[in-house]
Amino acid sequence: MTEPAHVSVRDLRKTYGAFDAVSGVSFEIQRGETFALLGPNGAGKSTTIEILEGYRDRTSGDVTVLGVDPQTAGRDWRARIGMVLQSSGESGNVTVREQVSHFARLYPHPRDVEETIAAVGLTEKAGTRIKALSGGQRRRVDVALGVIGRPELLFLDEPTTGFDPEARRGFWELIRSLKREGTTILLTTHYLDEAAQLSDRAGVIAGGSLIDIGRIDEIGGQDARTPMVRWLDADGAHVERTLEPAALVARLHAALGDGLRDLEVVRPSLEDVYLDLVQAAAPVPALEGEPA
Ligand SMILES: Nc1ncnc2c1ncn2[C@@H]1O[C@H](COP(=O)(O)OP(=O)(O)OP(=O)(O)O)[C@@H](O)[C@H]1O
Repeated sequence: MTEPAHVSVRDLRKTYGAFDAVSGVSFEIQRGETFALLGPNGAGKSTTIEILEGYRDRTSGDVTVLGVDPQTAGRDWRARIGMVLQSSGESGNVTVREQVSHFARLYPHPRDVEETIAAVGLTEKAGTRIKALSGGQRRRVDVALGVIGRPELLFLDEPTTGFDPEARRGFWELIRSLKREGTTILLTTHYLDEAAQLSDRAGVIAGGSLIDIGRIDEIGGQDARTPMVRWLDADGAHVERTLEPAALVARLHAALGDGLRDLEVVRPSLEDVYLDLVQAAAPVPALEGEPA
């Protein structure tokens, strides 16, 4: 028998008055998988995550998280889940260590407090009051609080907003170690490199609808991922998409010799593919005065 999905979302809808914030989204996340929910501002990502976390009621559709409907789930269920909400920005008079220790006591099998503080790079600030931390440091406290309970399933809503590049790399390491332990992770992020680094699969949501879903290296389909060869010659600039860029480069060398300039082979990144998808779903109108 196949194991039931850790997260199952079927035809999820959420309306605010006449406005469809989420309009018929379906996806599953298997145990141990890291799934990224990607999409532009206002696409419906946080609404979806908050419904899965049990913080928001849905208008219709079926949702189970760790086999339970979040709308009716109790404390035991909550203890199996970790969350880094989009806008918590922990503040307060207590120190980092006090706050992390306090949260640790709420869970049956918490992680080690000092190790967790170290994993988010806050050892030197462990004795500092949270209100005296910078924005990015407070965000790291959010991450520590999200993982301290050793969750089976971790929701990360734009977890690295405000992180400096070094902290982001540290966070990636932390997530990789959680993955190795078998944690299931649902991540939203506007950093496409982060999604590509950490996720097994992704769903792209725009205007409340899922416009693509698949393995991170398959999102957008093969055409969108076909490498581009760009070069300059006496006739000007050229670009050609090909699945065999090395063969094209060899032909160009043979045909043009020294006349071949500024040759580059570009493999579309997840960000390139994502931007094409989102643009195709809702084209951005040209600014006034711009050519159409
Ligand atoms: N309480 C609410 N009442 C009315 N509309 C809401 C409410 N909460 C969210 N919305 C609308 O629902 C849509 C989806 O919002 P949501 O926060 O889920 O987007 P998001 O994809 O998380 O965006 P971002 O990347 O900016 O965080 C937005 O248009 C938002 O304005």
